[in-house]
Amino acid sequence: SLWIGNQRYRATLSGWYFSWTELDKKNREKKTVSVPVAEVIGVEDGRVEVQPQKKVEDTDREFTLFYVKRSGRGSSQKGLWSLGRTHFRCPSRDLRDQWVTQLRTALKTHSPSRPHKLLVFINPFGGKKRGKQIYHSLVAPLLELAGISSHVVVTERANQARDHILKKDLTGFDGVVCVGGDGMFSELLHGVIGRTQQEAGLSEHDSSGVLQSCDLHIGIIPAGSTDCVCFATVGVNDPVTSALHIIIGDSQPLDVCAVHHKSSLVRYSVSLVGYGFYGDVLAESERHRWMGPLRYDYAGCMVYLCNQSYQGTVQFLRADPGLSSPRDKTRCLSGCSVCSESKERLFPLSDSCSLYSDKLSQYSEQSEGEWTSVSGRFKSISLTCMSSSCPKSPLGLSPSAHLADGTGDLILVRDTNPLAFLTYLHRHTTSQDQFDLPFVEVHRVKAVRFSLPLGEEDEEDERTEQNIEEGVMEHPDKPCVQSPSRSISQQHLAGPARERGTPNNRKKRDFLCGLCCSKPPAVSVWNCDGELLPHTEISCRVHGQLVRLYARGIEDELRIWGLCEDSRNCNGKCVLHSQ
Ligand SMILES: Nc1ncnc2c1ncn2[C@@H]1O[C@H](COP(=O)(O)OP(=O)(O)OP(=O)(O)O)[C@@H](O)[C@H]1O
Ligand SMILES: CCCCCCCCCCCCC/C=C/[C@@H](O)[C@H](CO)NC(C)=O
Ligand SMILES: [Ca+2]
Repeated sequence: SLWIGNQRYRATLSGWYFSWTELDKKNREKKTVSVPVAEVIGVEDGRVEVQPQKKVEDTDREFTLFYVKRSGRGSSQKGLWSLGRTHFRCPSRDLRDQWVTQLRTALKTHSPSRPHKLLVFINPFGGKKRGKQIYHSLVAPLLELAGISSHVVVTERANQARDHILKKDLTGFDGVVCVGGDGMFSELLHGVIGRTQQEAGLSEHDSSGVLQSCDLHIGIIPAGSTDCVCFATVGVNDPVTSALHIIIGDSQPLDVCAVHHKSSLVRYSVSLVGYGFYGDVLAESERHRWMGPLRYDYAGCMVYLCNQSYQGTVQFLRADPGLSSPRDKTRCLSGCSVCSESKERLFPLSDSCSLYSDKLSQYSEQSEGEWTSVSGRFKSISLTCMSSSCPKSPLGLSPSAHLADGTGDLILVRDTNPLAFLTYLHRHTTSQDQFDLPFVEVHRVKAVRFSLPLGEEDEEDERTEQNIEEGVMEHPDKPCVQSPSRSISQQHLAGPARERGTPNNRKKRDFLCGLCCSKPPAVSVWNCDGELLPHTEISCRVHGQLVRLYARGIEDELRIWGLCEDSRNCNGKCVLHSQ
């Protein structure tokens, strides 16, 4: 028996769960609360509070259990986790000590993948510039409670986190965590993938090469402008929820798209590689960084009004249509069977062989398949390895895309009238089928190539590079935040483009003036997870489950409101109807 206040409970710790059942005066069982041991955050002697600040009252018969608490059904914020706390009183000090010891032992046994030591990078300028405050007030106390040690680096420049991961000694760290937005996540992604390939002796520049999967986990504490990667892998943008996923050592594999230009790696993407509308929006928004997160809304309106479309040829390698489809109206949710089965397909012998040799055999044994080619004028071309859901678009650019199936969804939006395009954009924000429009097509793919029409190629690097440079034109009100677009893109400028690419030696032109007023531009620019790419002709290949996040995918089935309206059609396969 344990007591909570004056109420007696029967408590049991058996296997994977710690449960306590309320007993009435006649010993009849009433309500039971069960907490999976894997979701226990910590067990402390005495009556302990951590919020608003740590307070310990060391009473000798009490202990405090901290655990993951989910927001209840009907709550407006599905998927939100908070720290649950219950004070238990035992009949004696001896029994209290036994409970605490047993619970801590169970925790070690049932949660072997929890991190012990983390390397944390805080971008003090990301989003609303609250990164340091978010970390110190909301995250650090939870890590301390869970006994996780952390080394914190507050960044002083763009790419510091990436370079640190690439070059410094990381012995003892189980994972790296960023406090910031998608741009900070991208730094960690590039650092972790780059370092893993260096250590494996693999080149990142071979566009058909195999990459080594990364062991070092990545955690995201959302504190940026869009935080799309966090939203799409956790289901909410909330620092406490993300911190709790990190603490319990959740592990979500993630597909990564490698973008190459000729024979060099340009960037990696997990969310959006987008040309046309999304590229133009990013280029325009970069000029207005000083507006903060609002810059995307402003740029979206401006680019929409400009009504541009671009010519080109998209070639793609289809994924196996027997496995899944971007229009099957399912959602990739926590424990997704398509992703689990993909693991076996991507790493068939992973228990007995190294992951690297498994992937090698996969690539060498299977033929690539045939490339399909589509030419024409497009409003937008988007490749997304995941749904890319975010608060503005709760179901994302491709609602049925999977986080870890080794494929991406290619969405081609052909040139159309402004009203029809607005219908498409508006469907991003509702549950209406975005692909059920005559000018939109979607394909589940393994690889994509984009080329410009004959005669346009020569302009390519110069025009794109110009956009990038204009994208980082400084506004008088802008704080001294160095734009990532400048630093990263200039590093990747190849050959002659790099030589031309000094900021001061070329005329700066108003990007939107180019788009709307004078001769319409022949080429757009690629948006790669919120960074502008310095090349137009690119090739993309999806590397299945290349990295792992401290996350578990979206848990709450109610998030798919309205997506599946017909239980007979889905055969009970969608999460809504399988309940
Ligand atoms: N100390 C720093 N000074 C300037 N730039 C930095 C610093 N630390 C990180 N950065 C860069 O700032 C960029 C934007 O940061 P972050 O993603 O955290 O915020 P954000 O406002 O959400 O931006 P985005 O919209 O690009 O996601 C990142 O790409 C990162 O490279
Ligand atoms: C009539 C209403 C139109 C509203 C249109 C809303 C469209 C929202 C679509 C959001 C797509 C987000 C794709 C994700 C991109 C990220 O990878 C990237 C990095 O943060 N973000 C951006 C803005 O490029
Ligand atoms: Ca995928």
